[in-house]
Order: sequence, then structure tokens, then C-alpha cells
Amino acid sequence: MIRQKLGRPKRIFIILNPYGGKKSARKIFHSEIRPLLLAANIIYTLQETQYQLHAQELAYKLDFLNYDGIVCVSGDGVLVEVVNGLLQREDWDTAIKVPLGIIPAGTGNGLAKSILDAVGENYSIQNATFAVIRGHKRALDVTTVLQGKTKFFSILMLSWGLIADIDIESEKYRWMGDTRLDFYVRLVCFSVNFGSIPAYPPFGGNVGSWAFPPRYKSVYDQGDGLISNISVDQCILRVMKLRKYHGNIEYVPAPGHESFGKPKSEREAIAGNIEISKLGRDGDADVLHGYQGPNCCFEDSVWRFLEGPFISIMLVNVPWVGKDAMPAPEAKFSDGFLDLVLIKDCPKSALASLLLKTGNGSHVKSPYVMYLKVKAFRLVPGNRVGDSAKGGIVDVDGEVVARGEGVYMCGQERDPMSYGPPILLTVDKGLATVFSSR
Ligand SMILES: Nc1ncnc2c1ncn2[C@@H]1O[C@H](COP(=O)(O)OP(=O)(O)OP(=O)(O)O)[C@@H](O)[C@H]1O
Repeated sequence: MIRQKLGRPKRIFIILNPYGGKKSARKIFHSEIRPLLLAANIIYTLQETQYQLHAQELAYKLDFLNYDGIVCVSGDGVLVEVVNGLLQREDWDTAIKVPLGIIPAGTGNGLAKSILDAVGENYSIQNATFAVIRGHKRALDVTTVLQGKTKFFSILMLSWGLIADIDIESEKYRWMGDTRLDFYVRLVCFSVNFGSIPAYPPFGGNVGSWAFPPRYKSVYDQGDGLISNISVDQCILRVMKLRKYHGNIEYVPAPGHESFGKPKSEREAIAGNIEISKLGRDGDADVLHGYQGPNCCFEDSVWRFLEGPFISIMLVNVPWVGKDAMPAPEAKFSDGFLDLVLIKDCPKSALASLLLKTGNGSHVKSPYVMYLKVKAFRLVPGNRVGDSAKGGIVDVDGEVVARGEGVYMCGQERDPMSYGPPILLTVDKGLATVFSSR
């Protein structure tokens, strides 16, 4: 019997990624987490991940009946792997009920921030550990991401366009840990507003001429030489020549959100629905192993559509996707919907301020932002406006799932999905469970 039903966890399985973020998870565990677990009489088994997808394998094989929860000391990426591993099991329907904990020690720590913020607690290692120790539970929606026979599961977000480009192209700043996205966004904003990257000693300039927030100045001051890797010219070019992408989207709006986009004609809707039902049902025996996605039918749903070009599209499951970024302030853990945050057109100066406003979620009030809830979503990503030889990046939970021709690391990485064919997202309400302090 899963002992979590009796209350607080007594035995937990901990998965620690020693290479996430600033590579400090091991130190954080021994100095900050372990003493609290011992004081709470929690028995733990600790397993460090040794390679990519190791956490997924562990979750796939784990004898979870021996544990009251699985806790990741990592970034969001490892927890996403755990969810995928659990849902690939034959006994996925019981496995996914094991409560999951996240203690932030990576680059992207959006789930930990969302869990703590939802109960009014500050983001910290201690509070995230207390959330596990107290052992309250919160249901969490899981999104199935599907293209042809390829499928995986997401708990945070899908992004395409500007935010995906920022996320993936800021990889070169990963030595900054979870400030890297914030830093990159501010770098982008600064160059939009002032037309150039500020002069600063690491770039050979004069410190008096600009005003980056002090914490970034200290990041620069601690610089280990990597700052010289920033391609200043490329960054300016990237911002001044804002990318827009062709493509189209279709979605089933949540009740009350039907006014956005255009209705699909009945004939188009039928054709689209046949295609969608085929996407999920034409798998062979291998594909049918494990969880197959939500058991819902969209045959009778009213789909709406919108055609590009687009600047940015995000589908978000929880409010925060990083500790400083709240793209979807209305997102709920288990409402059964994804929050669609879409920018179709926007002047560059307004866009810069919108990016900064994601820090408190106020960007969604902008007339340039379309913000609504959807039950199902289909993305057909296209190439860049004005540069049809180049595609974009589809990013799910911080990992590239598809990239077009001519983009960052194109040809060097094997992505699970292709760029161009439709990618379908469907939500399963409250499928997973996470630890929360209340
Ligand atoms: N020992 C390891 N060596 C290399 N990669 C690993 C190892 N352990 C885990 N990983 C991979 O690291 C990735 C990121 O993990 P995690 O979410 O903990 O860190 P993050 O810093 O938030 O994410 P990211 O590094 O992707 O920004 C995951 O894809 C995971 O598979």
C-alpha cells in the first residue's frame, strides 16, 4: 500500500542531478536538504543521475510501492523525465499517482516556484523541502504532445517563436544558473531600447555609460571569462531584426474563451478532427504501451483557428516557468486547460517592456497579447517571414523537440519531432500529483 495515504511521507526516493544548473545539487543536498529530512525522520534512497534520460529509466523501473514519493533535486527537466518514465509503464495509472516532489537545483525551476507561490511561500530550497516533508498533495495536469507516432508528456510549457528562441539561444549563458533567462531577456530589452549592447569592461568599454541591474554587474564581475563568448553583434542583430514565423494554430477554447480567433468551418473542422483522431490511434503495438493520452474525443468540439505570422506562442500549464518568469498568471495546476499566451504583432519597444513584465505576469493585460485557456491545441510551425529557408524551434519544458532548417545547433542534434507537421497537445486534468506544503 502506498504509505502516502496515511499522511506525511516516511520513505522517499530521491533523484539528484549533479550536472543541473550550476552543478551544485550535491552540495545543496548535503548542506541544506538532508538535515531537514533527517530531522523529520524521513528515510530516503538517493540516486544520482549519470546521463541524460537516466531519471526517466529510473522512474520506469522503480518499485514505487516501497516509497511514499519521488523527489527530484534538480531542475524541471529531471521531473519531466520522471513523469515520462512513469507514464511509459504498463502500470502507469497507479505509478502516476505517486506524489512527486521538486527541490530546485537546476537552471529552470518553474514548477518549484509555482508550487511555493501557490501557497504564498517564498521560493527557497528550505521551503521546497518543507513542502515534501509536510506532504500535502496537489493534482497537476499533464499534457500529451503528439506528432504522428511520436509522443511524450509535458508538465510546464510548449513555446515556439521568440521565447523558444530566447530559451535555447541563451544556453550559452547556462553558467549563470537560473538567472540566465532573466539576464538574456534584459540583454535583449537593453539592446532594443538603446540600439546596442552597453559598453562595459568585459566588452572593453566604460562602466559609467550603462546601468544593468546590480546583480548582473556582480555576475559580470565574477565572470570566469565566458562572458567573452557572448556574441554581441549577433544579439543586437537578433533583436533589431525581430523574427516572425509563418504557420497556423487550431485550438478548442475553454468555456468563456470562445471569442478569440476564427471559427473553423464545419467541413474544415471535420477534416481536422479526422486527422487528429488518426494521430492518436494509428500506432502499432509499441506505441500503445503505457499511457496513450487523455481519453477524450474532439469529434464534437468546436475548433477555432488563427493564421500567422506570429512572434511568439506559449502554452503554459503552471503560472511560473522559471523562478523569475510568470507567463501565465491565471494558470491553475489542475483545471484541465493550458493557458495560451500569444503575440502576433507588436512594436519592438513595446515587446521589450512586455518581456520584462513577464516577471510579474502583467504582460497579459497588453493589447498585443492574446491570453486564453484551451483544452486542445494544434500547432503547424512554419518558416521565418522574409527568410523562408530558415525555420524555428519548438521547445517543450526547456528541451528542443523540433527545429527547422538553419537554426541553432541544426544538424548537430537529433530532435524527437520534425519541424513543420502538426504537433497536437491535449490535457489530462490532474493526472499527476505533487507535494505541496498546504
Ligand atoms: N549525469 C548527467 N549528465 C548529463 N546530463 C544529465 C545528467 N543527469 C541529468 N542530465 C540531464 O540534464 C538535463 C537537465 O536537467 P535539470 O532539469 O536537472 O537541469 P536544468 O539545469 O534545470 O535544465 P537544463 O540544464 O536543461 O537547463 C536533463 O535533460 C537530464 O537528462
